[in-house]
Amino acid sequence: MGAVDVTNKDFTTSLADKKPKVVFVLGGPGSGKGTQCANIVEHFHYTHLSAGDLLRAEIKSGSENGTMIQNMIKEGKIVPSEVTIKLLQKAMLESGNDKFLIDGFPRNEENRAAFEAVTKIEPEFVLFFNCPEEEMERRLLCRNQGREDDNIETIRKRFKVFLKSSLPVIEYYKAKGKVQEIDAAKPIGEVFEVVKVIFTPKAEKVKSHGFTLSFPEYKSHCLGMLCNSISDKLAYSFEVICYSVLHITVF
Ligand SMILES: Nc1ncnc2c1ncn2[C@@H]1O[C@H](COP(=O)(O)OP(=O)(O)OP(=O)(O)O)[C@@H](O)[C@H]1O
Ligand SMILES: Nc1ccn([C@@H]2O[C@H](COP(=O)(O)O)[C@@H](O)[C@H]2O)c(=O)n1
Ligand SMILES: [Mg+2]
Repeated sequence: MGAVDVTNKDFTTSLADKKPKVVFVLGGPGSGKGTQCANIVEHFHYTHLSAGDLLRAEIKSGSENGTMIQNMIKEGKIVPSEVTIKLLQKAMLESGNDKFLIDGFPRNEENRAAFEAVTKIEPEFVLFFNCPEEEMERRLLCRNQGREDDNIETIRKRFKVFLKSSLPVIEYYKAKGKVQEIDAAKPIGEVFEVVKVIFTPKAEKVKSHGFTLSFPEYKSHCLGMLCNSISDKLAYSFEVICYSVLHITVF
C-alpha cells in the first residue's frame, strides 16, 4: 500500500479554505447508511459522498486503478487511503457545497489518519448506525442492486473487516465524545426520526415533556394541544348546557 500524497496542495488548500462541515457516516455493511443519507440530503441539504460509490464509479470509468479496486471490493478488503481520499477530495471540490456526509469512510485507522493529515478536516461528529449482523445479512441478501460484493461469501468477509478494522475507528471517535449512536435495526422511518433530531440545529429544538422536538414537530404538538383544549372546553360547555336544560325542565 502506497503512502498518501500529502504534497497535493491544490486539493488541500482550496478544501481547507472552505472550512467544510463533515459528518462521517459509519456502520456495518447493510446497516442503512446510504438509505439514511438520502433522507438527510433531502431534509438538510448536505452532499452525500459514499466512498464505496466513488470507488465503484472509478472502476466503471476505466481508470488505471480500476482492476485493483475491483479485486479489493470482491474480497471485501479496504482500498489504499491514497486512492479513496483523492476521490473524496475531488468530489467535495466539485460539489460546490460546504456540508458533507461522508458515508463508509474512514473504514480503518489508515483511512482516518490519512484523511486528517491530508485534508486537515476534523468531522463535526460521527453517525454510527448500529445493527445486528443477522439483520444486516438479511438486508444485503435482499438488496438486489447487482453489487458484486452482495453474496454470502463476500458479505461474511466484509463483516470480519468491519469488526477488525472499522469498529476501532468508531471507538476512537467515541473516546473523543464525537459519536452519535443510532439503533439501526428499527424500520427506516423510525431510524430517520432519531437522525432528524440529531441534524436539527440546536436553536430550532424545543424541549417538551422531556422530549426534544424540532420546531415543526413542536408546532404540530402545540396545535394538537390547542385542539384538545378547545374540544375539552366545547365538551364542558355542552355538559353545562345539558345540565342547565335538565335542571330547568325537571325542577
Ligand atoms: N431500517 C431499515 N430496515 C429495513 N431495511 C432497510 C433499512 N435501512 C435500509 N434498508 C435496506 O437494506 C439494504 C441496505 O441498505 P443500505 O444500502 O442503505 O445500507 P449501507 O449501510 O449503505 O450498506 P453498504 O455498506 O453495503 O453500502 C437496502 O436494500 C435498504 O433498502
Ligand atoms: N473507505 C472505503 C469504503 C469502501 N471501500 C470498498 O468498497 C466496498 C463497498 O463499500 P460500501 O460502503 O459501499 O459498502 C468495501 O467493502 C470496500 O471494499 C474501501 O475500500 N474503502
Ligand atoms: Mg452504502
